[in-house]
Amino acid sequence: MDRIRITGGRPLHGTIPISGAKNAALPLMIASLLTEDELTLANVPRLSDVSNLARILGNHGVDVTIAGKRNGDEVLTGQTVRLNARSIVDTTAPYELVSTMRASFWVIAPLVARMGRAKVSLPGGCAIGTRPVDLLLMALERLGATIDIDAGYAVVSADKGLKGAEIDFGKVTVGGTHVALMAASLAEGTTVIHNAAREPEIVDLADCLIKMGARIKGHGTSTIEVTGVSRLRGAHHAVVADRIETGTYAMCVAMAGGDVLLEGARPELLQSALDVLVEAGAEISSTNEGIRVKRNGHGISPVAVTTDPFPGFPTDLQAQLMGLMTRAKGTSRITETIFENRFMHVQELARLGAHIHLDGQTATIEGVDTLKGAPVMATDLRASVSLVIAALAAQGETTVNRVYHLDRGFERLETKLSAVGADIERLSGG
Ligand SMILES: CC(=O)N[C@H]1[C@@H](OP(=O)(O)OP(=O)(O)OC[C@H]2O[C@@H](n3ccc(=O)[nH]c3=O)[C@H](O)[C@@H]2O)O[C@H](CO)[C@@H](O)[C@@H]1O
Ligand SMILES: C=C(OP(=O)(O)O)C(=O)O
Repeated sequence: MDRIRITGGRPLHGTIPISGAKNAALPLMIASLLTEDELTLANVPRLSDVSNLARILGNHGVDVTIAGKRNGDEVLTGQTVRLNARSIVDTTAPYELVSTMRASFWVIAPLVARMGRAKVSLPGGCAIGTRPVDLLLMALERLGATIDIDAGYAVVSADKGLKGAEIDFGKVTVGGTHVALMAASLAEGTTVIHNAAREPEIVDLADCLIKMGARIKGHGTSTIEVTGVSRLRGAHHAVVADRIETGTYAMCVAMAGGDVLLEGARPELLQSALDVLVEAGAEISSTNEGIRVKRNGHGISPVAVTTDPFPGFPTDLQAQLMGLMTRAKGTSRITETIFENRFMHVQELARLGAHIHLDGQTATIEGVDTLKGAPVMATDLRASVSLVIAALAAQGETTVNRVYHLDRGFERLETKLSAVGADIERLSGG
């Protein structure tokens, strides 16, 4: 199992290229199941989640070709993925495959919309919470599918096809909105999705579906209207910039100090997080090439933040902000409202000397002057990178174990950070 070694104390200077968003690339790849034609996706990040999903789609009969742009031996920029679901050979997504990644459950929507049936293993709970799929199944039921839970599988059928309907999500759900959008695109008649998620990755999926011939209005707002069509065609689409990767590297600079251009980043996708970073003492400016982040001289100021669906502060940046606040000059408060168990990083940050007190869904962080490097363990994707952020400012050496969590969502993290001056390397095996 690979590990990452970091020796803290170096400021960061230079340029970090921002990759395509994992959380957009995954539903976009799944959307290939909706058409017999080829879907070409550019700017797809090189991540283990992407290769796992390619394997899952391959099992359904999708022909997937991945081609990267090379820069020396390192693939630093996104890859182009061609997906062709000419014929779907299997409408079952087995437990062994679905359990490797949660988003793979979303294949249920295009499978039932195009083939009239799907049998998809229920995803397991994971480190950050129970993560039920009741709202995703409710959306399919509203569109006329019948659902049976049998031996751990959701068995869905719609022999006469899906029919447009009103879908009202009692709670904002990103996965539920992706599922509703894909299914409604091939349903007969009009669907209105109420309380839809407004995340940029939803907008990216809707934009791609529109290129494929879908009729969608209102994406990016909380009411989306979809008028179904009988067939979708192939398209070419570039994956939107990763706002979570952007926010993560902005926090790395805020922690280590320095001056870095986040190339290709789009500020409007993470305004709430950028506002918090300015409050914390970072200087942020938008340029034609991306976002420039600086912190020179003065210390980190404490903040009080609550996670919320977009456009609020993203839960996927909560752990990273906590990593940064471990060194603030004062007391910060971070409240997590999306997932009930997304604080696994607290005990690992404590190994580096952080002072964090948990009370229900709120963490109180007393900033300390000094963090000290230590061996720590990655527990989930964003928790892992919060340890990297803390390690950048810790005295001495930190080794982050179980790096496979990081590899799910950060493309070449150690290459990108060492290119701007961090003392960081991947240790293979061990
Ligand atoms: C691959 C991907 O894009 N993952 C993102 C997606 O996850 P995901 O789509 O799984 O997250 P949701 O937006 O669906 O979850 C939001 C909340 O709704 C609850 N819920 C959800 C579905 C359901 O049927 N019933 C239910 O109760 C969840 O437990 C959670 O408390 O959005 C999350 C919230 O922004 C992000 O943290 C994840 O990174
Ligand atoms: C929680 C995340 O991903 P997933 O929904 O795939 O677990 C994430 O990207 O932070």
